[in-house]
Parts: sequence; C-alpha cells; structure tokens
Amino acid sequence: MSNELKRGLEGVLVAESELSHVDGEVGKLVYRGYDIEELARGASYEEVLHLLWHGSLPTPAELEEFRERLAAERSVDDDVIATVRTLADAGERPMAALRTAVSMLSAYDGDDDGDVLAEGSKITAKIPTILAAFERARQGEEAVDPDPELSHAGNFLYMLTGSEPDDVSEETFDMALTLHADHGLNASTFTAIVIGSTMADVYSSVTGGIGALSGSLHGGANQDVMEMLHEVDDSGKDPVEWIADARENGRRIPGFGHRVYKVKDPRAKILEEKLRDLAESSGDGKWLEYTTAIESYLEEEGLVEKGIAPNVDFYSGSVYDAMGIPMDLYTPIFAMSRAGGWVAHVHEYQDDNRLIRPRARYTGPETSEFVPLEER
Ligand SMILES: CC(=O)SCCNC(=O)CCNC(=O)[C@H](O)C(C)(C)COP(=O)(O)OP(=O)(O)OC[C@H]1O[C@@H](n2cnc3c(N)ncnc32)[C@H](O)[C@@H]1OP(=O)(O)O
Ligand SMILES: O=C([O-])CC(=O)C(=O)O
Repeated sequence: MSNELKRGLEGVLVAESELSHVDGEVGKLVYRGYDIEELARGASYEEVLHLLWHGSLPTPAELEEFRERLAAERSVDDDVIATVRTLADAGERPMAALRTAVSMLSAYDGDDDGDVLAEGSKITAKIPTILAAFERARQGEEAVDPDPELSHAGNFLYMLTGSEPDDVSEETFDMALTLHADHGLNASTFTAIVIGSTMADVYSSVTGGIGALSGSLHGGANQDVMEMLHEVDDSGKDPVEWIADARENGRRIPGFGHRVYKVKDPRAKILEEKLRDLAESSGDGKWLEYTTAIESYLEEEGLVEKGIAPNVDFYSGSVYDAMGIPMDLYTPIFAMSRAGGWVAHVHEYQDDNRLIRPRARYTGPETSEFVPLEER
C-alpha cells in the first residue's frame, strides 16, 4: 500500500474508459476517437449521446429511432413541475432547483428497474423540461409542453421562450451541448461514478454530478465569467486596465486554468469562433471585445505560458448571452449536456465495477483519553 499523497487525486488513474480522452499538452479532446471539432461541426447532440451510450455514431435509421425514444421521455410529472415552481417562488438557485428536481424524478420512474441507460436517458430527456419550467416560473409564465418533433437543443429553446428557435440559435445551442457532453474523469463525472460504484441508482449519480458541477472551480465558472464581464463593464474601465488591477489584487480569473489542459482548451477555440460569428451578425461585439482583450493581456503577462489558458467556460457564457439566455442558467445548461456523459460513465464503470474507496493519511492524535460528557 503506497503512502504517497496525491492531493486532489491529481494525475491518479482510477479507471479505464473508452469514452473520451483529453490530451492536455496539445489541447485535444476526442469522444471515442472522434475529434471534438469534427463532432461539434458535424454531429448533433443526439448523435453524440448515441456515440457515448451505445458505442458508435448512429446510422440515419438508428438516429431516428434514438431521437424518437428520447423525445418520448421529455414530459415531467406535474408533481415535479409543481415542486420546480415552488423552488422558483422561494428564490432557489437554478442549479439547486435542478438538483432537487432530478432527485425527485425517481419517484415517477415507472419501471425503476435499475437499467442505467434506460433510466439515464429518461433523466437526460427530462432535464431541459425541468429547467425551462423553472425559468418560466421565475418569469411568472406557465411551463410549455415539450414538442417531440424538435431536436433536444431546439426543444429546450422552444420550451424556454415559447417560440421555435431560428436555425442559427438551434445550431449554436446544439453545438454547445456537444462540446460539454463529456470530459474524462472531471470532478462531477468522478462524483457520479463514485456514487455509481456503490451500486446506487443513476438518479443518485446525476444528482451528485449536478452538485459537483455547480461549484465555481468547475461548471460554475461559466456564470462567474459573465459576472466578471459585467463587473468590467460597470467599472467603466478599459478591460485591460480592469484585468491588470484584478491580477495585481491576486484575483483568480474564472474561465482560465484547468487541471488537465496546459494550453487553450479546444472547446474554447470553437466557442470563441462562434462568438465571433454571432457578434458579426448581430453587430454587438462587446463581450467578444472584453474576453479577447482579457485573454491577450493574460497571455502577454505569461499566464498562458505557465499553462493557465482559457477553458471551456471562458467563451460559453458570451455565446449564451448572445442567445438571450439568463446568466444563472449557464451552469444548468452545462449540466443538461454533461448528464449524458455522467450516464455513459456510470454505465461503463458498473460494467466492471469496483467500489471506489481511497484513503486519507491520518494526521489526528494517536490516542485521546475519553472523558465522559458530565466530566468535560
Ligand atoms: C468545466 C471546468 O471545470 S473547467 C475549470 C473551470 N474553473 C475555472 O475556470 C475557475 C478558475 N480556474 C481555477 O481555479 C483552476 O485553474 C482550476 C481549479 C480549474 C484548476 O486548477 P488546479 O489544477 O487545481 O491548479 P491550482 O488551483 O493549484 O493552480 C495552480 C497555479 O495556477 C494558478 N491559477 C490557476 N488558475 C488560475 C486562474 N484562473 N487565475 C489565476 N491564477 C490561476 C494558481 O494560483 C496557482 O498558482 P501558484 O502555483 O503560484 O499558487
Ligand atoms: O475536465 C475537467 O477537469 C473539467 C471539465 O469538466 C471540463 O473541462 O469539461
């Protein structure tokens, strides 16, 4: 038994996986061997789910069947929607509301037979319905029923706004879902498989995954980036001046740095490009100007050379903002996509399951003399 301490499990191999590989030195991400750039440009989120869950990109006939099955699971029980409304009225944060609602879904799972992919696809299909209902409740609006004719991405935007999205919005959102679907054993996926390794149900894994993703060092950073951009804007300063001050004050910059990538995240490159397109077509390039100015400054300051480069969260929020999506839905949208990856990993891990149970080096006292309560 090794006594070497690996804080944060950095670099520790705990499982084999065929699902995704992150090459942090060159900035490359593949899902089952397919380059993320090709998937983002050429495959829908449903194709990616099929790839992750069933091992191959679907044929047209397989895709049609897969999409139909997923779309048929979108409806969420009225009790869950009522809870979502209660949470919205109580001012709950969207990630916390999503965590609670996903946990509640298991009560309404007709089969509840423990089949990870069957239950996981129900959860994945229902998350957009929950989120859209939550946002509409906050706006004082009734939930919009899912439309089985629309894609996973298109249907979410439809349920959110009440009108069918244009092609650019649907394609952009679908691409964002593809980009966020999987990423090796990141903290939330690891959480999901730790839970799955006890043979708990997949509802528990996804609920745990949502909790882990919500933190500011992980998925929560996409909202933090947008909050930072607003702070820059409100300061009235030039973004370069603002970021120079922030660095001088020792601030950690959200959307920068990654445990695995030592260069710019390939997904950040794709999202930046998308933001550029959106800025060009809308004529509003403010967030593009701010983000690129901040990135250039940090690069000149040597941060990128030290391996602290833009990650997936740096540009995603600005893309969602261009689509009119509220800031605090950015992380739940990440969860909407990553749920597919959590399900895939739990399914794969349980196929050759071993309880995950690391150790801590004990640093407490060797012996303590017990004193009964009444004598303390
Ligand atoms: C989807 C995702 O989860 S992607 C990550 C999203 N999270 C963020 O964007 C939050 C900001 N980034 C970070 O906090 C970190 O880069 C993490 C947590 C993502 C990864 O960091 P770790 O591998 O744990 O590295 P750690 O936190 O130890 O940082 C190493 C060094 O880089 C510095 N550093 C890391 N990230 C940043 C940052 N965003 N801004 C400034 N400095 C940073 C640290 O201060 C530290 O410097 P030091 O060695 O001089 O003390
Ligand atoms: O891999 C990680 O550590 C963080 C993550 O989930 C991602 O970058 O998508």
